[in-house]
Amino acid sequence: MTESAVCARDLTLRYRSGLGRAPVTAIAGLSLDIAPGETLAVIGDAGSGKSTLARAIAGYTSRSVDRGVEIVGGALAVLGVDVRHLGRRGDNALALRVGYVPQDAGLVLDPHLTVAENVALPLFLRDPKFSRKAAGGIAAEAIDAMHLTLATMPKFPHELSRGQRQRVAIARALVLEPELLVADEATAGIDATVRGMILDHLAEVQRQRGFTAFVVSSEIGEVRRLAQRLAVLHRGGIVGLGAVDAVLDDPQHPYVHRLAELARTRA
Ligand SMILES: Nc1ncnc2c1ncn2[C@@H]1O[C@H](COP(=O)(O)OP(=O)(O)OP(=O)(O)O)[C@@H](O)[C@H]1O
Repeated sequence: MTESAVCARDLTLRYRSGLGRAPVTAIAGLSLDIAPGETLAVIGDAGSGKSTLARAIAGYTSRSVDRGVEIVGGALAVLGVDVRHLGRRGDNALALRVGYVPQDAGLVLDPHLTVAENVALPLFLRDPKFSRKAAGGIAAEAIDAMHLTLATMPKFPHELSRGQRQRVAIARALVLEPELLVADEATAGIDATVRGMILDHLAEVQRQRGFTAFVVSSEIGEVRRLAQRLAVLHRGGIVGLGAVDAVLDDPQHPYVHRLAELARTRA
């Protein structure tokens, strides 16, 4: 049997308590698998734990870049790496194999680097001796593929609109040809006229390279365009999982039922 690209078993994720704050359990006892090359979409209401799960799958747990989320129960393996026991070196090894586009691109873009430098940075993290000229060419191509003009390259992230920053983050996430793409509402804030083109590009690159993808989305149309399977999250647990239409055609939970109705009215 082929090993899953992502394997969560009875996974519980919690934000640590801070001063005067109680710990928050964001994901409780969740199990799922994503097969190599498969795209799984995740949909769910606000606060259901989508971003937390995305963050953990991208390796951003409290032992790595600290967003405060901790694995407190169960197991999570990503590309065969046990995320619970990631050490500093392991973090880097996984980071080079996983492209992560968070809901807020500011989390991955360095404000002190230009757009071109941000997009090229992973190339130098993997190989500090990487040719500057080749990196410039690769960054220019990646930026062009996101339908951004080359005049964007010398700008800094704060000089761009939110949607433009998201597109830079997508370009950056794809530049190392990742084995897994974790995209958390990656197209949020992107102009509707460009959004479709970005989705087409993502679907095309996925077809060509065959990477695995975990895509958080609030748009059922986007889900259908990108994913084979759908997981519906509600209050930190899965309330629907399977082929997109199978989940929506046979809702097993009131939240999935509401989602299916919404999808019908928008169809
Ligand atoms: N940094 C944090 N510290 C403490 N609690 C947090 C933190 N981030 C999220 N949470 C809590 O964890 C739960 C899940 O949040 P999460 O952001 O994963 O939900 P989501 O489904 O992505 O929501 P949205 O659709 O609004 O982005 C919520 O109860 C939220 O308040």
